[in-house]
Amino acid sequence: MSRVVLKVEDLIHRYGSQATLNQINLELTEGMVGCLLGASGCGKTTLLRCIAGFEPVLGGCITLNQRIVSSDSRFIPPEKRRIGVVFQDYALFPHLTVAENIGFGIRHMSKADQVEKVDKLLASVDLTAHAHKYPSELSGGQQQRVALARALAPEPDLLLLDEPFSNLDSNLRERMKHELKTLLEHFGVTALLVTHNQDEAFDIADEIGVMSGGKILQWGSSYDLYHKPQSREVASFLGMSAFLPAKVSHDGCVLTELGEVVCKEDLKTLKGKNITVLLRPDDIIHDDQIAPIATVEQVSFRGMFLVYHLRLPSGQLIHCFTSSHHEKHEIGGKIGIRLDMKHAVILREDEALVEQVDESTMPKRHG
Ligand SMILES: Nc1ncnc2c1ncn2[C@@H]1O[C@H](COP(=O)(O)OP(=O)(O)OP(=O)(O)O)[C@@H](O)[C@H]1O
Repeated sequence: MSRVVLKVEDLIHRYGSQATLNQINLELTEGMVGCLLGASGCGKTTLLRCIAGFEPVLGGCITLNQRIVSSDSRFIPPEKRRIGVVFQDYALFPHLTVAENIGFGIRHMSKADQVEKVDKLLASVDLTAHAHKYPSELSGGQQQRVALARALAPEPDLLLLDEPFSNLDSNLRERMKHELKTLLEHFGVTALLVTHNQDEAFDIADEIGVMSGGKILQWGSSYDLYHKPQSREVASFLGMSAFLPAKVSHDGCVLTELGEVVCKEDLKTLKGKNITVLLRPDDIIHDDQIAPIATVEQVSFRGMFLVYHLRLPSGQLIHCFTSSHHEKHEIGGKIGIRLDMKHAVILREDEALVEQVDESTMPKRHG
């Protein structure tokens, strides 16, 4: 079993009377890249700062490599936690060269060891040719790589990265996402990063914690968060979603305003109950052979595909992907759609996730 590097248990933090973090629990195993994902103000940076030791906590426990660094009776200062931090603005020392910035945290080592280590790191982040430049002479992406190399130089047990791409333009951001992932893998470092951008989290992290209002709503892989969200809040935060009211019929089928679809055995326990079907745009298939039922409210061109924003007769808004080569339907017109329940998610009346519908189920009848 993988070794646990970071364990956060029941962590509580307040700014004055405001509860910033409420009973936070998370765990990172060796080499894992975790991500805190959430809207602005949900507490991501505060949690990172508590782990780093920059923020006093009100309750709970933080353990790093089996050593308690923060609890009711213990507080290990940041410089003794063996944590590297890459700050949002990189916080490079402007008066030091690239090489001096990278070597800053290893000044206790012998001169020869320092030089060897800095040279290795410069090569790893592809900055050897820029070793004697100052931060102001570098691009945003290069500055980020200096900050990363500087944080990694003392070989920390854990690396924290706060919004690592927020200072980069969108083209560079795309490239740096992949570069950062490769570098984190190369160093095999356990890392926790913070972002409000879903694509960044999906691209880089092994596991993600979706945060809201100072809580982690759900922790899991990107696949599970997207396809098995445990609440509406998580589902809505991660990409386009529609919540279609439905009912389980007496023979265990799902009745929706788009028709009746066959589902797994297990749903029979919910006979006669109201449920909600969570539909992603790829669960709704546009089909010109079906009687037009959904009114086109908006069409978004996304290169390879179109997104139709559709209004059902009940007033429900849903979203549907179609190839951008398909004939474009006009706003205000009606189009035919059917449900593909292979991956749709069902929520019970109390909002709990029921299960994923079995892949073998097929639509039985369309409305
Ligand atoms: N120094 C502070 N004093 C008082 N309140 C603060 C302080 N820093 C943050 N807060 C508040 O604590 C809450 C959490 O802030 P935090 O910076 O952790 O959120 P975040 O999720 O990282 O947001 P962002 O993505 O905008 O950086 C917010 O309501 C914020 O206004």
